[in-house]
Amino acid sequence: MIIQVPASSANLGPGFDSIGIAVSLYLKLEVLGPSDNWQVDHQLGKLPHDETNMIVTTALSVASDLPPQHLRVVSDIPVTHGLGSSSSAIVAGVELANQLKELHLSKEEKVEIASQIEGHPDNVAPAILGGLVVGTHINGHFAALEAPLFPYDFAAYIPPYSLKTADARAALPYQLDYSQAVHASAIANTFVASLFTKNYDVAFKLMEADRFHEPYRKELVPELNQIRELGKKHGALATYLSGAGPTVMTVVDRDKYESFEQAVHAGGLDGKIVRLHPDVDGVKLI
Ligand SMILES: Nc1ncnc2c1ncn2[C@@H]1O[C@H](COP(=O)(O)OP(=O)(O)O)[C@@H](O)[C@H]1O
Ligand SMILES: N[C@@H](CCOP(=O)(O)O)C(=O)O
Repeated sequence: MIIQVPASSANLGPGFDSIGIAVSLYLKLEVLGPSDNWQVDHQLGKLPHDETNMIVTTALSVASDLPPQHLRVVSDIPVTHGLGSSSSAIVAGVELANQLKELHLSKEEKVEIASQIEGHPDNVAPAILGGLVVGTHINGHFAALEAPLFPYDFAAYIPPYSLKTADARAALPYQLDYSQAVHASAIANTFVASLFTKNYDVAFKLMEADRFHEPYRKELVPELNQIRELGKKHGALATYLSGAGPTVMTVVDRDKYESFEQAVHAGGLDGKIVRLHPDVDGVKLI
């Protein structure tokens, strides 16, 4: 059995902790069979190979009596780069328990469980449902709604350095001034309305108008402004910080992708740039 989970790009500008899209990088979790102890084979650097691996801890939090398994993980989602690697591990763990214990969890139940673990649904919900998702928690439970998918590609600029989500969250303020909060919320509300009504001229302006997190994180990722400026000169639609960064996402018309990528390369940035498209399936067995 192989479980496949897509990467996810959260926030899309003003949708802090509530909007995310599944994109075409994948974690594949193969179940090789029962084992004396939990064993996780992977080539993902320092991540644990035993029962402390996040995939296993998640699966055991869903079904504590799950017998140990020998697992193999292959993933092209870069870890601590703002493309939802931790959410891909959590979603893989939920699905592992679901399959091995035959829990028959609905998609909504998976979103609830994974969001409770992650704390916000903006990565786990699209990783489960596929596509573009808007969600939050209310009275301790999570709701996630699927928005229409826009017909564009992404140029993901992936810097050579990593940035832990916890560190990028530590850069955020504890409080926002009331009038600033009202304006930030109005931007986010109108952004969501523009996505659901497919008013992309408005959506792409608002995607670059976040007031909740990018202003506080831009010093951590100087490439955000550089690439945003390049995008304006080379016909890109909008640029935002993917999740907590440091990946910078640019939405591009499919026929303008090549020229935008060339412009980023010519800009002398030392990260890599990867063409991504939305994933519509979410977690699935392959
Ligand atoms: N494939 C994986 N298997 C197990 N744990 C993972 C995997 N990918 C990521 N993680 C966990 O998620 C952490 C990174 O999470 P985070 O800082 O939120 O970065 P990201 O933006 O990539 O989600 C890692 O340190 C590790 O604990
Ligand atoms: N809303 C979160 C999203 C974190 O996403 P990740 O891909 O960086 O883990 C945040 O912005 O902190």
